[in-house]
Amino acid sequence: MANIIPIGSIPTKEQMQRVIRASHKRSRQYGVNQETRNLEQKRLSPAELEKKQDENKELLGAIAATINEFYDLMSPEEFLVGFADSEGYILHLAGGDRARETSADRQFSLGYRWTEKDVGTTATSLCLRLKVSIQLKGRDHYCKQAQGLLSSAAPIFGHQGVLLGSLCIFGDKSLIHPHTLIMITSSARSIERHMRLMRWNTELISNAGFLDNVIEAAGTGLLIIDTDLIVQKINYQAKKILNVDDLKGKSISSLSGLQLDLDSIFENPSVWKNRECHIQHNKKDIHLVYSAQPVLSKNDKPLGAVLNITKFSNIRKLIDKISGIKPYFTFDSLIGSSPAFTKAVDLAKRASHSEATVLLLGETGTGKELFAQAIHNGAKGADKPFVPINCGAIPGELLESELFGYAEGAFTGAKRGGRSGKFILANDGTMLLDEIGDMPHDMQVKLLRVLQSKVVQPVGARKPLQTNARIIASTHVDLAEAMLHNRFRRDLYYRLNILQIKIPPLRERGEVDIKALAHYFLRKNNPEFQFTADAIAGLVAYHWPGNVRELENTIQRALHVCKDQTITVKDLGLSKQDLSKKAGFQGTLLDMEKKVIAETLRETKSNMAEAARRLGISRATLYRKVKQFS
Ligand SMILES: Nc1ncnc2c1ncn2[C@@H]1O[C@H](COP(=O)(O)OP(=O)(O)OP(=O)(O)O)[C@@H](O)[C@H]1O
Repeated sequence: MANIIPIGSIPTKEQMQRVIRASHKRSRQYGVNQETRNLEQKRLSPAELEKKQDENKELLGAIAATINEFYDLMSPEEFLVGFADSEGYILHLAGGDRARETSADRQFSLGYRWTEKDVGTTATSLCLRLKVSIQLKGRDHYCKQAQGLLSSAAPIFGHQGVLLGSLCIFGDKSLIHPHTLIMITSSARSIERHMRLMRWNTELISNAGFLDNVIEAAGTGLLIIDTDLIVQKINYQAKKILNVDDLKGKSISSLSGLQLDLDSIFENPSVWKNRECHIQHNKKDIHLVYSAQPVLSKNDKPLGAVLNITKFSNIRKLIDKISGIKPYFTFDSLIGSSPAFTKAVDLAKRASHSEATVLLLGETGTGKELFAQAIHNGAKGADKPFVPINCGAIPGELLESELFGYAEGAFTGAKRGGRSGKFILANDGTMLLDEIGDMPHDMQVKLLRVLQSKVVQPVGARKPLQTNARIIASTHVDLAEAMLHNRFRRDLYYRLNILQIKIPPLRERGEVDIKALAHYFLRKNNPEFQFTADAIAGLVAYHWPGNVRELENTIQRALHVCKDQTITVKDLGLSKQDLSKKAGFQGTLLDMEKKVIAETLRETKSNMAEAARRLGISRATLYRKVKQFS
């Protein structure tokens, strides 16, 4: 029957009569004594009461504030206002002393439970049961103690309509106004509104905090600007990149060099992705890559834009990481101890301590790029970019834009926003001009200008850019001869030839280096395998026109064809012609093997274990060979 009264409403007179009758009936069934009420009435211990009050702190605060407003309207002496939670426990009580005395008698005190089972029909117990506003007068109350009262109670609902409890007011029936029910119901609604606002406020604060945290955690520089280009938010990364304390409240146009067109950002956002720019700030040039993304309201009204900025050098590092150009060779990883090789390494070490231009000369595959990497890694800008470019492999017409970059619209097919050239990518680091001997003549002139002025002119750009990349040039070409035939400019040669390092070909580095490199490549490719003595002899005897690269390839190939994890001279597949070219060597391969074993034993003072290790063969094989040759 009670279900027909809508939750939260004030029942009509007829409805009230029905619900009161039903409640009296239930009170009798529960065994509530009309004279004494239920002597077993539940009550919270002081600790339990404190805990519940603490859990409902915000609600009780809102109730207390609302009750204070009552005091201005009514005589506080005469009535008592209380709040019972959804389980019926009284958690808050306020009112005059006289009313308090009366209530103490009636056990309307903090911690007591006021459900029908405890106290029979009361405004509080009925309100909690039916979730509607209730007003009872005199004999509407089930127990005699309450029959001199007028009591009113209204339910309070929380988030998603959950019942939080009941706000009730009572006093002597002759003193309390019958319209109190309306007042207490509207107070309950105002408490609900207050709670709702507090909830929204908390959500708002936590959302704002969350948004701030997201912006800070973005891992890149972020700026949020409004439609007037005023910076509304800027994260720590962005401040660091732009070298500013704060920009909030300032116009983004205060960053000279960053040109934003909001209309264009809204119309064509894809054009505003990954653009490059140079910002001049505090007399510094900050090279950036940025993207601008429009921010629109739900109904597509422009609100502003989010700018994502990254230091250009970080992009560079990422490219290195992805493209694998990370220079990993150091002086320690250069294998070889022959005098010719050691001399080149010593010179290179000296070069790494200076900023002078280096010219690396050597046949193909001798390790010129390795030397360049080792020089870079030994220099103070080792953490800066290492940018190699093969001047012989890029067509002449592309080489200029590769080296110097180009501006937007410089030519058909030019990327939007232009592109940085290698000289700018290598800023603060090292630029390796590989195969410089094969560089087209007109480019040699342009390169010479850059080396002299330290300034590059991107194709189609109005402004030149400074570059301070350290230059290492390398070539297998005989530059003296190239100059003689006017294939290489003499002035450029002198500019490059500040520190010249000649890397010796493998055949001039002697058997110590060949053996060391051979074992190094074997270990690197498959440490389980070994060479036979004749294989070592073959490697030492070979002419090596392709130098170290050829040696490495030969060993890799042999690993695929050999059997029983042992590489023989046959597996190496060395050409007979190049074998016989080896200077100073005459006789058969067997003779050569004999010679290598004898030399190794001499070097190791007949230490068989050491000699076997150096030769890359087992001790048993070495003993067998020594026996065979003696
Ligand atoms: N001293 C060394 N220690 C270890 N590996 C080496 C050494 N020298 C050369 N190599 C190996 O030889 C190969 C050729 O080296 P690199 O590319 O530096 O030669 P290059 O002289 O620049 O050749 P090119 O003139 O053809 O460009 C590389 O694969 C490298 O691993």
